Amino acid sequence: MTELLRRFRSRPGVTGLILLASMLAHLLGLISALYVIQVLNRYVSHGVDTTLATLTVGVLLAIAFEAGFRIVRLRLAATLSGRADLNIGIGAYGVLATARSAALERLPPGQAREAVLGLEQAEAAYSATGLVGWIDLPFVLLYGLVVYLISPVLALVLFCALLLSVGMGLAHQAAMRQVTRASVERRATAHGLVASLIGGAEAVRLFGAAPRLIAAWTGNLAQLQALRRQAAQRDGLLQSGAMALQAVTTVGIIAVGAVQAVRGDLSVGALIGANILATRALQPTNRLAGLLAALTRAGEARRRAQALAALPQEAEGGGALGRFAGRLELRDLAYTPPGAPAPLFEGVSLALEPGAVLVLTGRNGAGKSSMMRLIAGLVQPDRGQILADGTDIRQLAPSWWRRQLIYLPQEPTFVNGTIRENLSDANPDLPEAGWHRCLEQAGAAAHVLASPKGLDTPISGDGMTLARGIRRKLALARALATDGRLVLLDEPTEGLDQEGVRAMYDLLIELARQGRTICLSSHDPRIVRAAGLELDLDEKPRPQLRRAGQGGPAGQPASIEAGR
Ligand SMILES: Nc1ncnc2c1ncn2[C@@H]1O[C@H](COP(=O)(O)OP(=O)(O)OP(=O)(O)O)[C@@H](O)[C@H]1O
Repeated sequence: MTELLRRFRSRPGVTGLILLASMLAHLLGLISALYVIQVLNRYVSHGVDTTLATLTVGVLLAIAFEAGFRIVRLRLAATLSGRADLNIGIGAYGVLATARSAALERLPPGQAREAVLGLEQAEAAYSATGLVGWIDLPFVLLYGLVVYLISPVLALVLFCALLLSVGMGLAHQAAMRQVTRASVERRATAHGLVASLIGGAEAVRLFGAAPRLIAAWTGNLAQLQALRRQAAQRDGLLQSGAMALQAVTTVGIIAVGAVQAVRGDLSVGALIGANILATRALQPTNRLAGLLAALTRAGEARRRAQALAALPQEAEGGGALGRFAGRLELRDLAYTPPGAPAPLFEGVSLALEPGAVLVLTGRNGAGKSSMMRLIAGLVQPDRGQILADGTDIRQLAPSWWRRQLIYLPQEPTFVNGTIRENLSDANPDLPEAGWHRCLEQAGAAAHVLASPKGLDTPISGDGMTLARGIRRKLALARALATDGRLVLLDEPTEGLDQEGVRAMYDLLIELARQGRTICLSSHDPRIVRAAGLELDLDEKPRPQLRRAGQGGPAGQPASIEAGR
């Protein structure tokens, strides 16, 4: 309701014109009832043809103008709905794009999708017909007033019918609120189940998850259908009730009016006219239930969209350093993954001067990838600071900070689109020759050249359909496009063939030679030996920075400022 009023208030001029057009349409709507009264009272009793012709032409003109005003107000109302709904839809999608990725991961499957797509319900509630439906409601009083002028007793009958009609609408809304909420919940579950079937297609087939998922789908669908049946039954009940009320009102008006007519207090024409007016007066109130139901659905959709908007967002502003030299410092860093009973690591402190090479080691699950994600600002530490050239990265704009990184995640994914689109997302300013250089350095050029469409080759399934080695090489090319001073490579040689591993060693040597700060996670003994510094995340109570073995492909001198 608040949103409804907000829309009307958002453009007072347009709202005023809609009200004016509605008033004129309803005033003209009275004319057909007055026509019946005049024809029955004057023409039927006196039989003057010119009177009938004049009245008929007059009423036809009134009907034409009424239709015209109704069309005009619908067009005006459409301007109140369109732009606002577009903004809400864009806003919800934008929230998904800027929410912290860790917060998105915690959402139950299907919830985010339902929150964004469910906003269509809001569009339906605030459509042009919905808006004019609300505007029509007060004009019920106009019809009531005219019936009152014809006969106060008939107006009382109409008043009772209107009260019943509004009561039925409110009762329907109260009954439907729970059904609507439960239906949205079921739809979100359905979205999640579809995503599991598509995202984990191979696991479903290989490990026989299909029966479990189908059983879950069947249960969910059965509940959804039961809710739809419940909603349809209630709608049917309401419609039958509205029709019955309309019929009973007619009977009431005619019966009471007939008594008055026999007593000589009311003409037959006035009786029929009052009945027509009563029928028209009930139309807006009979639509009230539909309007309220649409508002309930829209309210539920907006509630979900607002919950989405309440997700923690990546910082919008934030600064940028004039030039990032590549100095990285971790101060007393602690991190606990969502749902984990204890921190992965605590009290990690170290400083890497530009050009240092650090390797993170530790068993599976020790937190190496998590450390990379912390440095990239994708997840937030429980405690401590990450400083880039002495500035806390929380004070830096995330987009700027990520442009300083050459980051290869352990399981890189792509956005569905072409290779070119994915590469240019990382650095839109890089010319085509730059792309080819990055592809060459990452060892992915041969793959792109072998594809008939080259850089325009589409990537689907988030890139997970690409061979793992190819996917990692393409992801490395994308990472290199930033030309960042801090290199974060999560298991750089994993999934690569021998030639790829050699190329990776060469690239590491080259990146180190260029004086970039390098932070790797690796189980590859050659890389561990070659790195200047090592942080073993298995070390308790707190991992300490120490010198790693010298020599090999990526060995570089580095300062040690560990264990603070
Ligand atoms: N987003 C997340 N939600 C819940 N748990 C997470 C999340 N990210 C990481 N974890 C948990 O944190 C722990 C460390 O994971 P991480 O991937 O950082 O380890 P790792 O040292 O890189 O392992 P590996 O050597 O296997 O690559 C794991 O138990 C993992 O399940």
